[in-house]
Amino acid sequence: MKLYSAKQIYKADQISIKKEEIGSNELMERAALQLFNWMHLRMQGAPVKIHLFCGIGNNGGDGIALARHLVDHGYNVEVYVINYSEKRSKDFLINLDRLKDRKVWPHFMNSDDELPEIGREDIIVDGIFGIGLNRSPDAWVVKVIQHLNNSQAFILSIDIPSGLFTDQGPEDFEAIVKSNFVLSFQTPKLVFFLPETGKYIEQWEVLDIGLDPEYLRVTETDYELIGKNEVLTMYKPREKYGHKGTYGHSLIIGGSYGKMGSVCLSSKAALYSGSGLVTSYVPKIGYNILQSSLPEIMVLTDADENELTDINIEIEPTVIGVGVGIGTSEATVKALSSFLKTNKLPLVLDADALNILSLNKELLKNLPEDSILTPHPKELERLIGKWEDDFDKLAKVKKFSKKHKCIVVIKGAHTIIVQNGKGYVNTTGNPGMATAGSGDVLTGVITGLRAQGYPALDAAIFGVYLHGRAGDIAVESTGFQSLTASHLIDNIAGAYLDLFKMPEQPVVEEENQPS
Ligand SMILES: NC(=O)C1=CN([C@@H]2O[C@H](COP(=O)(O)OP(=O)(O)OC[C@H]3O[C@@H](n4cnc5c(N)ncnc54)[C@H](OP(=O)(O)O)[C@@H]3O)[C@@H](O)[C@H]2O)[C@@H](O)CC1
Ligand SMILES: [K+]
Repeated sequence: MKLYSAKQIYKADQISIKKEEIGSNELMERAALQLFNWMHLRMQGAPVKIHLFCGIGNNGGDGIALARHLVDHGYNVEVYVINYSEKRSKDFLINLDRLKDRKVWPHFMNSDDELPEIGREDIIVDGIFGIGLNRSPDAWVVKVIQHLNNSQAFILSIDIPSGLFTDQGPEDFEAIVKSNFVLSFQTPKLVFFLPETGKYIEQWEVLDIGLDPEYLRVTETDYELIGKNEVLTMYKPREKYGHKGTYGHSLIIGGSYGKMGSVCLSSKAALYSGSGLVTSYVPKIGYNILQSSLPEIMVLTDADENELTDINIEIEPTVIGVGVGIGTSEATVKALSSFLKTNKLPLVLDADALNILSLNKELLKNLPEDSILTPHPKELERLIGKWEDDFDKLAKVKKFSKKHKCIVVIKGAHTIIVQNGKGYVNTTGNPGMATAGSGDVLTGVITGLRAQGYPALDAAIFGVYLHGRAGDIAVESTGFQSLTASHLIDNIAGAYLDLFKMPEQPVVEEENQPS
């Protein structure tokens, strides 16, 4: 699913109005009706108090129009206009008049007005600012926002939580509504998925207000949201006459004394994700460990007992996953450096391989094109330097990816895969996956996919999706706290099977069945 910028949404709005020959207030009416239907379906006329806080632009206009529909259906509403500017939008004013026709008189709130009482069982509709926010709100508006956040009432935000910018990081974190639910028009916004701002959104849903499909289809976006539909188009079915050679040979290079588990996890994950063959290259200490725990995997050893000192491979794998558990000793840095200088095979780099690259940036020029780097936040910071906020981080990663012609997997609650100027935002996964070895499994999955012939970008996107989905399936039986990296591997199979599961059909009541 494409994630459109505010500028693109405004453009879609203009094109739709022109093409359909409708007034902008008709689009607002569509938006308001969708909001109303969503609420009405769930509330079924319940007499709960609904407080609608509306700004003076079109986000406020949506709120005012929604209030009219709620009033027409007998809901218990109270409307407040947060009077933060004299510049009221045309469609806001049209809807204000329509509301007044119903004899509903909003409270116009200015800077020194008392804040209304809100019960914790009440519902708040947040229509103060939408995608038109372009500067930090005034102090008194921040106070109103804080009042809503402190009320403990359920907050439903229209389009975007008020106070969040659509395409830049926040300036004032106190000035953002903490939404329980966001009903976002046409597209979710990128900020819903970034670590600094995503926490202001508990749940979201998109309401389709029928913006011009042609414009939406042809418009390229800087970010895409990755769900099942997106990865299904990447999936490579197995061929009837395929053999293990058809599905590639993954080589996992890693490990040091006390860290052999990481290689076991990566190697096993490569195998479970479908790699035809898997070989692990480890210090001698790892030989018995791998051979006895993973009978399907072949093992090659370094000359040294405890750490990698000379990466000398005499096989021809399809892809190499390197870095898990290797440490950063002088001998290993040397071994990795000389390996990178001669290697031409596709690479997936993780953990200390990334730290070694950060300390020896000149090695970056040796990476084959489309190498996949999978840093966690600290490793990323070592690679690209500190960032000011999430948008600055994304800009820096894009620059890095472009410069070094590589793919960067920014691991996090919503992992983002960046290639060149574009980001792919993953939707699977859960907090239970913040556990030891989770990253080693991801390295293995991506390596295994690459081995099977998935193009680098697809391997990274699909791998991150499968890894997260395996976690989502696992957590149903483990709970967050007890989820381990091994559970992730055990559920890679489930994640694959889930790709082809049909959504459950609604149960047909017996009396509705034809006799
Ligand atoms: N195509 C769609 O998807 C549709 C979208 N619709 C809805 O429209 C919403 C966008 O509406 P909008 O453009 O009127 O902007 P909105 O967010 O209401 O802000 C109002 C104005 O406030 C101002 N302002 C900004 N920051 C400020 C600040 N800190 N303190 C004080 N003032 C500030 C700024 O004006 P300025 O003062 O800069 O001239 C801004 O224009 C969108 O989120 C959705 O709900 C639907 O109706 C149907 C179709
Ligand atoms: K809002």
